[in-house]
Order: sequence, then structure tokens, then C-alpha cells
Amino acid sequence: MTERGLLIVLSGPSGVGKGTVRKAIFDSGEIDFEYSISMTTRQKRAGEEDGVDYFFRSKEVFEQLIEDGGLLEYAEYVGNYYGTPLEYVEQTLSSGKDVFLEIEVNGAKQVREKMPEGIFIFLTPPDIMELKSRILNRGTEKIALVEQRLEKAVEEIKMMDHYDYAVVNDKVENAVTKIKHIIESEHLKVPRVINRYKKIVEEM
Ligand SMILES: Nc1nc2c(ncn2[C@@H]2O[C@H](COP(=O)(O)OP(=O)(O)O)[C@@H](O)[C@H]2O)c(=O)[nH]1
Ligand SMILES: Nc1ncnc2c1ncn2[C@@H]1O[C@H](COP(=O)(O)OP(=O)(O)O)[C@@H](O)[C@H]1O
Repeated sequence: MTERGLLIVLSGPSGVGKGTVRKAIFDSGEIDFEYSISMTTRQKRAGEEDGVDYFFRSKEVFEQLIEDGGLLEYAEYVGNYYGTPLEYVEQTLSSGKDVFLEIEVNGAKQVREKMPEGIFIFLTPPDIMELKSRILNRGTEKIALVEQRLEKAVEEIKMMDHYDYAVVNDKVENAVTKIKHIIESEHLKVPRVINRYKKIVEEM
């Protein structure tokens, strides 16, 4: 039997740098994982592509998928739905590959309940003013939305104690190094290593 892949969940407030850090880990080429593309009802931003950044869908399509049980988790975030399609996650983990989710905190909580064997990593900003300046610098949100996202961030940071690891995103390289170490250490945990040996013995 193929050993199930690891489920890695990276969460944290909007604008903290989740997308930047995830892309940097992926681009380093040192860690192998499949990124689960989320579905959302929010408007596509300039430069975003359907099926790459998100599956951009209508509210009706999204709500139908909720009803059909097609989402591992979902959340409403500043007026839009965001969710993780279940089938892709399940098939990829079953095929032995690691899956990486980059989601907000309410979704991460649901995943923790359904798949407690996952690794839950919380990415934190060095401080709240730095978070504000990152959201402003990114320039993707209107000022009222920036305020809403910041208010939400304060609530989100309080949920840190539901996670296995907390990583400060001071410099992207630092956060990337730490997260790579976390993933590598998880692969070295004895129960996983024993499973690998069992597989070799079975095949002998
Ligand atoms: N629960 C959940 N949150 C998601 C999902 N995909 C993205 N998010 C989160 O939703 C929030 C808003 O995403 P977005 O509008 O793309 O803003 P950005 O991540 O700040 O660029 C962010 O915290 C995302 O990490 C998902 O599938 N499920
Ligand atoms: N360590 C960092 N130092 C400075 N700026 C950063 C850092 N990480 C990310 N950023 C910038 O902050 C903004 C938000 O990052 P992004 O990855 O979109 O966040 P999230 O996916 O958490 O919403 C982007 O403009 C990004 O370039």
C-alpha cells in the first residue's frame, strides 16, 4: 500500500505573506508537494488566472458544491467564499504525495477537525503595522477593505494556539527555511519511517 502523503496547512492573516512564502518554497525545488488550488467567488485580480491562482466560480456554483459535500472546508472571508475542493486533496494524499493548503484560519480549523494528522503552520507578521504596510503596498485592496482585513487579522492572530508551529515572516528566506525544516522533520518522524521500512520488508 502506498504511504499517504502529508497534509501541510499554511495559514495566517491576509497579507502576511502566505502566497509569497509558498511560492518561494515551491520555486526552491527542494520540497516536493502539490498545491491545492482553492475555489473562490471573489473577483479575479489583474494578473490572476482561473485554474492557476484560484478556480473563480459564481456564488451559485460554490453553494452547490457545499451542498454536494465537495469541499474539505470553506469559509466566508470579507464577503466572499473560499474553499478547498475535497477530491483533489484526497486523491493526491492517497497517491502518496504531500498536499499544501494555503487557507485562512476558520478553514484551517475545519481541516484540523477532519484531518488531525495534518501539519498546521501559522505564519505571523513581525507586527501589525508591518502587516498593514504589506497589504497597502500590494495595492490590491481598497482602503476600506484594508481596514476590514486588518481588524480580521487581529482576531486571526488570537487563533494561533490551534497550530503545531508558528513561523514569523520577517524575511521571506527565513520563513522559507523554517517551513522547509518543519516539513523535512515531519518526514523523519518515527511512525512514518517505520511505515517505509514495513513497505520495504513486505516487498522483499
Ligand atoms: N478557508 C479558506 N481560505 C482560503 C482558501 N483560499 C484562500 N483562502 C484565504 O482567504 C483569504 C483571502 O484570500 P485573497 O482574497 O486571495 O487574499 P490574499 O490571500 O490576501 O491575497 C486569505 O487569507 C487566503 O489565504 C480556501 O480554500 N479556504
Ligand atoms: N517577508 C516579507 N517582507 C516584506 N514583504 C513581504 C514579505 N512577505 C510578503 N511580502 C509582501 O507582502 C504582500 C502580501 O503578501 P502575500 O503573499 O500576497 O500575502 P497573503 O498570501 O498572506 O495574503 C505582498 O506585496 C508581498 O510581496
